[in-house]
Amino acid sequence: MSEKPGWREKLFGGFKKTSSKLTENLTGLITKGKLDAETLDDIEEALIVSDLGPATAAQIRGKLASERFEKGIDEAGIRQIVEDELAEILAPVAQPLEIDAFPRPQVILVIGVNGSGKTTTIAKLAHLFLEQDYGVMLAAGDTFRAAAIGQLKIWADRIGVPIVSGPEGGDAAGVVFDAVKKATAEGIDVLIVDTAGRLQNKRELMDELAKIRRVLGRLNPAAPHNVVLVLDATTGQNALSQIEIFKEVAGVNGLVMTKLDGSARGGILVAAAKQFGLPIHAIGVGETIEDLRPFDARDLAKAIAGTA
Ligand SMILES: Nc1nc2c(ncn2[C@@H]2O[C@H](COP(=O)(O)OP(=O)(O)OP(=O)(O)O)[C@@H](O)[C@H]2O)c(=O)[nH]1
Repeated sequence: MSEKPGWREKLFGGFKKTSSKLTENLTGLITKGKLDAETLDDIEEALIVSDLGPATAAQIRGKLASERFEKGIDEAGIRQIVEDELAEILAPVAQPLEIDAFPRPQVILVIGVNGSGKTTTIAKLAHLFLEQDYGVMLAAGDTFRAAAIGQLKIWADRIGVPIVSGPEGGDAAGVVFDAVKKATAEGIDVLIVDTAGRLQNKRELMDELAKIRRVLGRLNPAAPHNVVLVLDATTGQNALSQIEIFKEVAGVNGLVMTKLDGSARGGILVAAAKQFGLPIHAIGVGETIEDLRPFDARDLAKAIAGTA
């Protein structure tokens, strides 16, 4: 992913609400001149209500206690420790979505509930791969809603990539089968497959995904090479339960978190990293095709801790 001018400003601007929420929650806690147990309790609570999750909050509390207990500390000192701990938690999961050159096509299944930003993220990923000179094709595997097929076609047109689709209510696995065959024949490098995100009917969804996997496996035993779950950061804690469910039903092995621009809930990214340890490939910070950004652990830690 290339570094574009203004990108850092965009990231830090996007996380402003998250970091000011943390500021709001921390402000006024350091009143005693030194760090005692009560203040540590208050800080831990402030971190939890900032969506960082209880495990991260406990880790940061532990660090503060071991380094600063009964010693003087100010808010800047706390923030620095928060930044360092967040960077440590986020570093192992910051893994860009990289694909192998062979065998062609590499298949990426994209999963996520309606409205999570799945379609936009598929377009953004396609754009990213195009920029790296890969041949890209899309498959409209969410056959459940005509709108989903239509939306993906519009994006495919806009960015100039081929798309394979079928009729509304058609067989998703059939669309995927056709797409893989076409992509193979045309020497396409990356096939990005949209899928239905119907969590309301878990059984049906599981069956459909299992069928897609069977079809893919028949054509290419290593496919799908990636199963990426798209999560809307603004849903907060709900994003965590979605990871749990989709890990089980879809074998998700990587995440993209969208709508981090202007959301006060960026902390959820840390909670997800800590709880699941799944690679976080990229983050969405806006509605345009350029607004998918690499996940840089230190930058994000700074953006959340408000230390930039
Ligand atoms: N601000 C912001 N908006 C985003 C981002 N990603 C997607 N969106 C917007 O979120 C809305 C839903 O995005 P879609 O990509 O259509 O989401 P979807 O999950 O495919 O949803 P359905 O089409 O309902 O299945 C759209 O208005 C997008 O422009 C992001 O990173 N930031």
